[in-house]
Amino acid sequence: MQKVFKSCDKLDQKCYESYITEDILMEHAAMGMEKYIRTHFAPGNSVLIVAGPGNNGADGITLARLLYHDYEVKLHLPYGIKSLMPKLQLKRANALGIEETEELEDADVIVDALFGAGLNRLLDDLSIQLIHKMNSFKGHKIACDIPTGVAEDGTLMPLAFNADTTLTMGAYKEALYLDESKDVIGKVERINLGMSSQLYEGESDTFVLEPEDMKLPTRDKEATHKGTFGHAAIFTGEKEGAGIIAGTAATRFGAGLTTLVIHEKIMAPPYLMHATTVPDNASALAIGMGLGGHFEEEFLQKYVINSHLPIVLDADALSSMLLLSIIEQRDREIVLTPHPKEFVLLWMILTGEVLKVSEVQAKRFEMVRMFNHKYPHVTLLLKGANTLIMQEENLYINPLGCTKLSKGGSGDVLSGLIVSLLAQGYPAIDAAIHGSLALAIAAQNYQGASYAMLATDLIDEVAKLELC
Ligand SMILES: NC(=O)C1=CN([C@@H]2O[C@H](COP(=O)(O)OP(=O)(O)OC[C@H]3O[C@@H](n4cnc5c(N)ncnc54)[C@H](O)[C@@H]3O)[C@@H](O)[C@H]2O)[C@H](O)CC1
Repeated sequence: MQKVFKSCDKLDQKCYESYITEDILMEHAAMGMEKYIRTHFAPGNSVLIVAGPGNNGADGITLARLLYHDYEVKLHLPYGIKSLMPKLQLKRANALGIEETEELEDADVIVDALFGAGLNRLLDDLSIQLIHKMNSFKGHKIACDIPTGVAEDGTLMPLAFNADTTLTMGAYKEALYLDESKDVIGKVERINLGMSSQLYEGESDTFVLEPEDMKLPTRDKEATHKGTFGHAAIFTGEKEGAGIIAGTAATRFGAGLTTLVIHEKIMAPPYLMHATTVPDNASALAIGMGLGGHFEEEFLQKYVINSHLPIVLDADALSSMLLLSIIEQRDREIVLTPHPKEFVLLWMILTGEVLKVSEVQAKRFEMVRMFNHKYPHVTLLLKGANTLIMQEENLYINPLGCTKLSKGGSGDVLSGLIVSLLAQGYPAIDAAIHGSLALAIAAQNYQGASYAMLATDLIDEVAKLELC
């Protein structure tokens, strides 16, 4: 996993105090982009660099100098240049013979160095025209630091540069991981600014997860039996399919036993047990998926609220005042897995504040942190294109989800994976992180069409993860 920061200003300042000047940082920023281009594009290819008036533009001008002669470099400066660093970089570039180009033509590589971290107001007409044009080009699109149109505070403007790759300077930034930015960021790579990234970064309590972080349930001992791997009890309600999907996922992910707790007769697959109450040896619970109003309050009070077993609350449980009372229990492993609409409901129950889904989406990090401030002991997993997971003071971003997961049943699989890990004795935060990673990576591995994946396909992919 990698550290993530709200802004790099303080990190840059710390460098200056160590005599690592803006000029040094900028040279490395440009060298990082140069290396990326030289690795992916042979000399002779054309590179269009659109450079703005500030330091983001200066990065672009520096890149022009580094590529000039070997590549067909076209440098466009639509706003002229305003501050010290771009002036200095332009002098250096001009001295080598680089001239500005007035026309904006397609190229093999298009570099957006218009505005980076300094974007502080809506794009004007000139920028809008430029970005429309750059987006229409066929060349490979690189955003320098952060695509123009994505502000450092995470605001996505109505139009943004549509990057294939974002080469972000020094450290990963939160703005790159808002759901709304996911379609314009492309692949993200970090560029080191003249020192180890660990020295540049310092401390952070926010992290972006990588595929290598995924830990699968371990079965490294031979002298075991089904009881060694826990017993997941999944409350199954009006839509029994949701419980069956979650139960199948829980079993596939290693739970020694899985029981569907249900008050009606159902046709469950043979590997799932069913019962009308929670089995005595259950080691974790999951409730909410397809639940409806299936159980009496008294029953829920006895078997869910008073049980104190580790628990996943999903879907309908997140709009139940009774079930949400669980989050006050500080001695319990609790995972909440809302999607944004469910978050709106749970937030209303917990605080009385009525939010729109669009508001939650626009400030996902802030909302998760606000929830965490009230309930630090609860693991909150806010689903989305980039899933956010937080417990105590640490926030983890899982950016590995993909559109194949946008289908009914995916959330039930996730609840099943998490309750399975809880049942096997993993702490809530680990169960949420590794369940979420397993879900996302399994979806990526699915080989069918992007629109075709069923919950059962996803579970089949989970079953193969260890072999990948
Ligand atoms: N600071 C460092 O040591 C390093 C910075 N790097 C790069 O620098 C940019 C951030 O540079 P900064 O000068 O602060 O901001 P910008 O270049 O993004 O833009 C500032 C410039 O733009 C004007 N402006 C802002 N919004 C708009 C708008 N909507 N329309 C028109 N004009 C706008 C603003 O007034 C200023 O004039 C960072 O992203 C890195 O790329 C180096 O990489 C490393 C060292």
